[in-house]
Amino acid sequence: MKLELIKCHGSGNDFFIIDEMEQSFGWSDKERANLTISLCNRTSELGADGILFILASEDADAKMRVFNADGSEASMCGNGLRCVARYVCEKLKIKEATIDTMKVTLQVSKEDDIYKDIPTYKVEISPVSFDVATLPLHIDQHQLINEKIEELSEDIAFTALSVPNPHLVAIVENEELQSDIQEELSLYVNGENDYFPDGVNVSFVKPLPESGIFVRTYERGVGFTNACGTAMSASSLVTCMQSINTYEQPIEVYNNGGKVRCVVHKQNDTFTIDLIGNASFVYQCTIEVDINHPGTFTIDSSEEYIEEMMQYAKLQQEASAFLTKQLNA
Ligand SMILES: N[C@@H](CCC[C@H](N)C(=O)O)C(=O)O
Repeated sequence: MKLELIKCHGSGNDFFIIDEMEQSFGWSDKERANLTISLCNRTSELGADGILFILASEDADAKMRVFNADGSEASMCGNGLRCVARYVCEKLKIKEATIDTMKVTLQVSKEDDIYKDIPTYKVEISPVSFDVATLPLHIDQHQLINEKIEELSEDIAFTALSVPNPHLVAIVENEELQSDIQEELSLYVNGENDYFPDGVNVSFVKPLPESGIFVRTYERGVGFTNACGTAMSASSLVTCMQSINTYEQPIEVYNNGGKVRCVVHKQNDTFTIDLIGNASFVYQCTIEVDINHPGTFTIDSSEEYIEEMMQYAKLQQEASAFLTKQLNA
């Protein structure tokens, strides 16, 4: 079959969009998983962190399903949702939309450009829960908030939360960022282990001056990515809880693929986060693939979004220069 793909990214966290809004391909979950594993393979001609399947919805403007590069399905994806927001808003010629995700329907909207000529979208990250059962995390307590689990690390304190996909967040110093501890720990909690039966996204967060933070995430089902939107949102919330940042105020979140902005809202004991950042298109292409044997495919045609990429490169350069200076200060 012929399949049209759009390669897109949010902070360098890259995906393929497959539009099934008008034409349903009738794929099984196994077929979606195998297609994702094949197209996301970085040693193939394509390669990405995941696939965003956009489907029709009866209650919302569209529905997003997210598959990680290893074929597992995720309940949410913040960077991906911004890309879906752009695609749906441009397709329906609207400025705000509602998008169904696995667990909840979320609000998205077009925002002022975060950087000159960079298409920017705001997406709602919610619901937030600290109940360890929602990750799930198997420990003998209901919450883990800035606490140590000796078996994971004797020195680093973690906060576990779902937004609603699962996250383990630690505020660290340069020394820990530069060590192998995040990778070792992430491999452990995403393999056979007693704590996280479904795995977890693991973020190390370094506070920066002027309401800034740097977040590096090892993503469940992918590995280290340039950025993870839900992780940056979860991390922003954790920094507010620890009085490093302030509720209702913009937080500049630097990552290895650029930067986004988060605003954490707190109403009584309920939290929601606005994730604001780029939704960039890289290229569109048509491939020929057999859904029963997606391991091999051919690319029929492709067209790049050159101007958009050049503009994003400027944002990335500035963010990276700032980050290098701050992390070496
Ligand atoms: N990159 C995403 C999160 C994708 C899903 C995650 N790997 C999971 O399995 O929960 C983001 O931007 O939030």
